[in-house]
Amino acid sequence: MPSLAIAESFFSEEPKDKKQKKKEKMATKNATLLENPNSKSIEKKKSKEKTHKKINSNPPDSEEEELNSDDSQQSWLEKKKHKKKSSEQKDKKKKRKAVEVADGEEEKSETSSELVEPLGSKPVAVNGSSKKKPRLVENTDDEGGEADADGKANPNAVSNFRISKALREQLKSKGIESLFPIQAMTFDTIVDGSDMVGRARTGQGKTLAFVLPILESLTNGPTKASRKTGYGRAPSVLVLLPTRELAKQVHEDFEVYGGAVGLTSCCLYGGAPYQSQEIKLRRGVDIVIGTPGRVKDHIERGNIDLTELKFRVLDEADEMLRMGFVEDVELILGNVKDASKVQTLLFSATLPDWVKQIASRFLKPDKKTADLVGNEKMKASANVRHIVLPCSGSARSQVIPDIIRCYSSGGRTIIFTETKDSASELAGLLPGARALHGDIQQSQREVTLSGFRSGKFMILVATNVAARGLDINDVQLIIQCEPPRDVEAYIHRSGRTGRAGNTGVAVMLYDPRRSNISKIERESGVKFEHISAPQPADVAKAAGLEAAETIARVSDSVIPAFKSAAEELLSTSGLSAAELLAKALAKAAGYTEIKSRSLLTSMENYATVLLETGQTFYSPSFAYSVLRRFLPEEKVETVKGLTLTADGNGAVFDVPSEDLDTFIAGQESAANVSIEVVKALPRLQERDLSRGRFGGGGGGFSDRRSGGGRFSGGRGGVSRGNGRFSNGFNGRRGASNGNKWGRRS
Ligand SMILES: Nc1ncnc2c1ncn2[C@@H]1O[C@H](COP(=O)(O)OP(=O)(O)OP(=O)(O)O)[C@@H](O)[C@H]1O
Repeated sequence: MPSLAIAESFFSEEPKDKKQKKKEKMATKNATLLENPNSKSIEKKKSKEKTHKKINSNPPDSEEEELNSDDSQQSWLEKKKHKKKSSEQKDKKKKRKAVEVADGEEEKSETSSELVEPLGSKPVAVNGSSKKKPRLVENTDDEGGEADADGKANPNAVSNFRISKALREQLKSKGIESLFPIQAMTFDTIVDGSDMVGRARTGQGKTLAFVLPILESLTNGPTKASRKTGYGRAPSVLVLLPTRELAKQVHEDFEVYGGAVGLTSCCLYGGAPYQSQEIKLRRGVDIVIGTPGRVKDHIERGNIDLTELKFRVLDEADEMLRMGFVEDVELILGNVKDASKVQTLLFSATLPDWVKQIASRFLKPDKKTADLVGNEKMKASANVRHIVLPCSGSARSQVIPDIIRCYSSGGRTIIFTETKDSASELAGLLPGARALHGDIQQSQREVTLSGFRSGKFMILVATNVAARGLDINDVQLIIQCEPPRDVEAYIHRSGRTGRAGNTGVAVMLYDPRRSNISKIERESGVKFEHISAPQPADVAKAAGLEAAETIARVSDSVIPAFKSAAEELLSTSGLSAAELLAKALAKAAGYTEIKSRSLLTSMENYATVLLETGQTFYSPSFAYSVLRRFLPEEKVETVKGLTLTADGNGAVFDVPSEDLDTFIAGQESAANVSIEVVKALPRLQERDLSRGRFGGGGGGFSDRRSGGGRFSGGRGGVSRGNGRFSNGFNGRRGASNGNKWGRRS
């Protein structure tokens, strides 16, 4: 598939003054742009990197048109002449059956979507000798192209784009001086009038990728002349998003940046009163942002006139369509009288095939596609450490606080549950946590989200309502209580951390007997790091260090009052001074005893054991029958989480610590039976849910394909390697500090 660069496009035909020529020279030199997802700080690094732009298109006989220098040199007016009335418009009455869901709710469809075949092949880097040159800013008030500390031109500097002074200043006030790759790649194309499909990984700035060119087009570009102004004006822009929270967030961006160039916006979402929304619409606004359900309601009430529309945007399009909004979206888009005069933009981090097909009904045949994910294996955020941890449902509430303690680096944590009930229940069990889901009243949802954003509380337990698009500062840790049903959900949930070039950690809990994580691993391109739950002793060590710091800060003035009691204790306890002090630290950290935690189900006061007989175990029932040979039934019933090992030579399971001796002693009365406590989990068979049986291959061992070392790998310092689980944690709070995964600076 062809894949062409666009950075070098759009060479202005206008005469150039000296300053402009200089800028062109600089930008041409570095006119290529390539996303570098591994960069610790894209913003800082990209000015130093030689990067490349690409734009992918489908084969020439597809609906998508290649973006090449010839067509890019056409002015937007010329292009308009060639626009045909989209044949898809004829089909607009063919409604797809949609699942009925409440506006903004996190319902799931039965559709099992596959990740889309990437829209283009590898990016084509355009070298400096290209004949094509970058289009440069036509600002009269700037000081020339931005340079980084080395004095090298930064092709993505905001001043290199047709961004007006007011908008540049607003960006600068937000700390944005250069565009992210997806923004740089799509800016000119959108300003020049093309329909656009944009895909980049989570947290890579897709929102501004449509906000900025839309605002520029409306205030200084092609749509300025025909845009309606004045009281009661019909909107020029309609942005549709799947959830209320996301709609509000994007609305805020339009308020901030649109406000800077004199454009007004309003946000329409369910659960909020109609009246205030109606008043704004009647007064006239330039930009309407909303969820499909409520926007449709306003259309049906005659409150929105879409005849003057210049842009329509489908953000997180796949989720919106998955949620069953197809009919609503079609009805809304079908209200545009002449679709050929409206630019349609579609953005998401994930674009399953079926969405592409639906999208082709909404976008023009000559739409452009900018795909920063493309054929790359890794579809999820590469700035995130992706971890999986075996844990039974009943152990979750015990394990999660320790995961937070070990991996949140003191930042915010979002925990995803599959159901609204479990979100509420878990939030009730975790101190300082709040729940967010669709059964919570809209006003409370807003209070909760703003409390989380402002740091009033640091743990949010949410359903998928928070999975998409939410951009919250300093979210360091994502915990998924079980594997989501589809890979897109994994990608978006884990993408709530590691945003805008920062790093983060995503921990997914799974039950080895029930979950299939291989499918998510395969389809997301993530290489999961396998760890076992932080052991209470590890967590206690971290707490002990904190307690020591606290004690060191206690004023010496307390010593006289406590010294005699301390001396008395030292002389009578039979413990050394260090041992006694350890006890005092434990108490200060809130510990009076330390319980063990099993490796398999993460339950307290359980131990994980391995049963072997020298024979192959073809099913869990064989393991149970072996146990019954030498144990009474009531002991066999205490077994938890029995799972076969990946090599089929044994079974692992948890037994209550108090029964451990019975199990170990029992084996002696049974021939050829071995039971031993394991210190690290062996590789386990995974259940292949799609086939309703164990194992993914002929022999039933889905782990066969994974190479050795798949289960190795804690980066935190205690990796046990050799194909077994580590606990990935080095015993310090914020264990990741100081390395790639440390708390962001
Ligand atoms: N050019 C830029 N320079 C610095 N920060 C930026 C830039 N563009 C966007 N950001 C910031 O990056 C963060 C992520 O942006 P945004 O929410 O648009 O990502 P996204 O790609 O839409 O992610 P998702 O797929 O999760 O919705 C935001 O905080 C935004 O303010």
